[in-house]
Amino acid sequence: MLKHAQKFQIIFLKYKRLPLDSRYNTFLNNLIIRFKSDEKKKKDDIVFYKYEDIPISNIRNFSIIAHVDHGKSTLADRLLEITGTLNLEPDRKQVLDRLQVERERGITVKAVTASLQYISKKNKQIYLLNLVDTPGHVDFSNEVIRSLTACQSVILLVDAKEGVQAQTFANFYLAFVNNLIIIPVLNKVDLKNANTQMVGKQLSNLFEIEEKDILKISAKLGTGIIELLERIVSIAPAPPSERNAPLKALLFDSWFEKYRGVIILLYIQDGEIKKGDIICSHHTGASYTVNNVGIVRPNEYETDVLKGGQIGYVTCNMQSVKEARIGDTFYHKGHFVEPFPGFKPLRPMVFSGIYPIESSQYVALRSAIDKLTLTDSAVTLATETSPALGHGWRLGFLGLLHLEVFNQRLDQEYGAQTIMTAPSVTYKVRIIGEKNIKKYRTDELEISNPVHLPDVKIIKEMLEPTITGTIIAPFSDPVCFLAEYLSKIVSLCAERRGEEKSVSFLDESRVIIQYILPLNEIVIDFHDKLKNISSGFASFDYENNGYVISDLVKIDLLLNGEVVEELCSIVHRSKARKFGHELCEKLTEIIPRKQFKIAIQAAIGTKIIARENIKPYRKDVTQNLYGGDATRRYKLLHRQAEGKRKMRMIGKVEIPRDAFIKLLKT
Ligand SMILES: Nc1nc2c(ncn2[C@@H]2O[C@H](COP(=O)(O)OP(=O)(O)OP(=O)(O)O)[C@@H](O)[C@H]2O)c(=O)[nH]1
Repeated sequence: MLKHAQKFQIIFLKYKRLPLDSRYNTFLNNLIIRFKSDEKKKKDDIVFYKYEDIPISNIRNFSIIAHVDHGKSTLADRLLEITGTLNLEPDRKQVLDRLQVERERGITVKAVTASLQYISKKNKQIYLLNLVDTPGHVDFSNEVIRSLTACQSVILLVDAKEGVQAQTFANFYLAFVNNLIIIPVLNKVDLKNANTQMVGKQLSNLFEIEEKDILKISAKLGTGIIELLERIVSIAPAPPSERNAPLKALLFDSWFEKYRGVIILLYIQDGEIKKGDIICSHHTGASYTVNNVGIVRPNEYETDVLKGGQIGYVTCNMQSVKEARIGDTFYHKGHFVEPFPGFKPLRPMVFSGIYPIESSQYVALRSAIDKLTLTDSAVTLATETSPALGHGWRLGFLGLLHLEVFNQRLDQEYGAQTIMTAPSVTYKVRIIGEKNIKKYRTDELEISNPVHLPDVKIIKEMLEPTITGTIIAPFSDPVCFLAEYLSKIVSLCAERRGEEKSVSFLDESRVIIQYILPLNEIVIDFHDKLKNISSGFASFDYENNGYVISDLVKIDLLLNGEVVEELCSIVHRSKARKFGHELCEKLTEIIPRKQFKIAIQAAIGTKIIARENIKPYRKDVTQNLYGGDATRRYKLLHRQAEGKRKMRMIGKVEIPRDAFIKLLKT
């Protein structure tokens, strides 16, 4: 008995860092592990109850949604820690943010799920809480959408100091239209300047949430977490599942592991799935044999079966993550079920060419890109060749951050150094003429590389993607704000061809501005400029607003009359001249001088809209003449001019590789 008592004391001391109530819960859980469970134990990963024994009525599938940095990952870690799911190593922060870039940048790119067991303090029943950690950045809102489909409730997490931000807004409406139960929570209440009253008011004004329903927690210190768990258990609904019905499962995430292949994450709506089952994809019709099933906590834990209401992983003979379509419905072979509605395939929004810095690195870069695209199914890939940069690829991304993260992962995880061309978006081009429509097999082309734009003569009209941008800007001095700050934001949006939708006050220190903007105007530096204007305080979020007809033109860049394909762009006609001049000017600084004159021209079709010259080197051919006849002098100069003219005709201007890199970086 004494031995046991000592053991408990040690366990209890281990959780000393946690507040008393959570220490109690973790302690209680550990007691159950030791005396009730007949499950096998893993080294640092302990199971209390058999997952499949927990009834549907005691399952809660929920997600945490919030603006970037409001503390989702910290809260998720705390939930894991307090429920005793995973004993965190002291120096390992944020278990759920797995990628190195995520840890460095403090953002979540890939959502990770974890199943927790919690014994309610009120009714002493065991609950299975399936937590889906979601990313906060706009680029990854697809991950939010897909994870919400598997949930019945969400924790709307808001920083008690920063208050409601653009992403909070977007996320709230996502949860709202999906009919999910919303549990409002203010985080970071431990901060000195946390203003729980004001932020509480914001929530009630904006989302009609009653202030008394708002929980106040500190994810960092672990305070209020037990109350939050109790709230989830008491108000979040159990999944509407039928375990006796045929299998109906939703695929909402997938990843690739070197030795195990593709691992898919399923929400089992009805029925059950186990090793040896043959399952079929609704989307492709392909069938697969299940090798393993299990729970993610967040490390994988193999179980015998996944039952209705649960979320878990499945490995099968799937070859590539491209086969694992997010939103696909799976069923048992021969037992067809109606698929889950309303899922759209991921669509890349931003494209960029990627090339190796040295052409000798091509093979290594190809293998790195292949491996990375295996783990990131949202990236689209096509090969591309450029006369200046050699062989490379054109990649499609969900947004600019996605592009940056991909590039950073190439560098960090595979040591691959790359050149990236300026990002562009996908335009739609409507063409005329039956012959042309037959040739292209469609009357509406999708163009993501300006080089592929068809002849202007056959273009009926062009369309560009637009977004609805929401900016939330805080201010302390209303007079200064209205005079300077607001006008700067408005003129930034106007300069980017924005169309004002609304400007209104959220409260006495915050304004919400909504604009419809063309996507290509925000892909390059809109976010940075906005942060500059607002000293980093304004937040920005966007959602797609569809394609609109636009007066777009293709600008060709010519060097001594020859088009440089890498530098062609599609821009709005109103900006074409300025764009052309700036590009030509930039090139004069970058292209080295030659023996002959170099003409840099920007053109729309055959019309030149901007021109710069690079002067040639001058050699004094008359230096050896001492006086004498003037005609000799003229003859020499004439011969030199003739030689240069010929050189210009036959001499090709090449943009050196490093000059290209310089240009792309400016
Ligand atoms: N003081 C205090 N800081 C907190 C609290 N919760 C989180 N933080 C800090 O806030 C920062 C952001 O926390 P994260 O958990 O990474 O935020 P996130 O919402 O997951 O961010 P994304 O992954 O980018 O969406 C980190 O520096 C945390 O340490 C809290 O309760 N109190």
